Amino acid sequence: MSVAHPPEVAARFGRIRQRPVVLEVEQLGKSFVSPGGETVRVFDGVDLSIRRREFITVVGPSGCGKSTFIRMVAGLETATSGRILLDGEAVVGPGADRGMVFQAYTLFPWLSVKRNVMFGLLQAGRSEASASSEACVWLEMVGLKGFENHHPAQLSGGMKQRVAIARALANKPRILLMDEPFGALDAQTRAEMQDYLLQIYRNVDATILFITHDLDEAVYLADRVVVMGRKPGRVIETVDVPLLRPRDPQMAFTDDFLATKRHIEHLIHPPEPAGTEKRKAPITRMTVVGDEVY
Ligand SMILES: Nc1ncnc2c1ncn2[C@@H]1O[C@H](COP(=O)(O)OP(=O)(O)OP(=O)(O)O)[C@@H](O)[C@H]1O
Repeated sequence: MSVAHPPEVAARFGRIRQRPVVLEVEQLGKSFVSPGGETVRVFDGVDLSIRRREFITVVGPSGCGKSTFIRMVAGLETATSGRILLDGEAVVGPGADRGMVFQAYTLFPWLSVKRNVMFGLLQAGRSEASASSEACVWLEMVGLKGFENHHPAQLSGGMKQRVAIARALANKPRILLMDEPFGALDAQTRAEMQDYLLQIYRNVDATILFITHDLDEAVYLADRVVVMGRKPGRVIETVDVPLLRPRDPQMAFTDDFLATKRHIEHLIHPPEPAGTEKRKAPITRMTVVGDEVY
């Protein structure tokens, strides 16, 4: 977006650009073969560099390949073309160097909250005592001190996602991958979770790649917003967010916030030329003629 940043924001971006690149995506492409044997191209030629401690959000219309993209970074899908480098090493499969938080709660329901967080640490060979104390540190970080012995079924949706974040971060991943993590939460809990995440991001050495449908969320959280398009699937633009940190919910009413959101909205849904007829869903009339509401 060709908007001059305020000097403090420009200085912040200057500092970010000094940091080493953690994740490099080069000319990434993905196609699937449909059950009918037809090749379906999801996206092509995606390039992206993420620097250490950057917070990147990805938005785009449904079906543009956001989840496929993050699953490829996680090593759960292979690339059809191009490559992904993490600290210069090609990603060839899943690894503990990438933490994942999905929309669907992925906690082990039979384990306590603390045991869920300890799981990866024990897998990595940590002793019971060290994994236990580490898990307590992470649970305190996400505001769940006192809930160590609860089970996931005893927690609200927001609390479950905080356990998932603690579990992912406890393994000290190089990058945290979040696919619509707050998508299933009500609006108020979602807003609280955004602030929790920003607080955690501030205090932890974390680099974050976060997918969302929600443009307010995308702008509020990110340093840069990657806007994807479909047909063909690609990155349309990477938009710098001209807001300082720490973020505050009141920033959502500022001109910079609203202009950034409007710009992204226009990239995803370009305004139609004047005179274009609006497409309407076909509706079958089920009321009595004359019984009008407007
Ligand atoms: N395993 C698969 N086999 C075939 N097609 C797939 C597969 N996974 C995804 N696709 C197709 O790839 C396209 C992109 O899907 P994806 O879920 O990545 O999009 P998205 O942008 O995350 O969508 P949404 O915002 O609705 O979650 C879709 O057309 C989908 O049908």
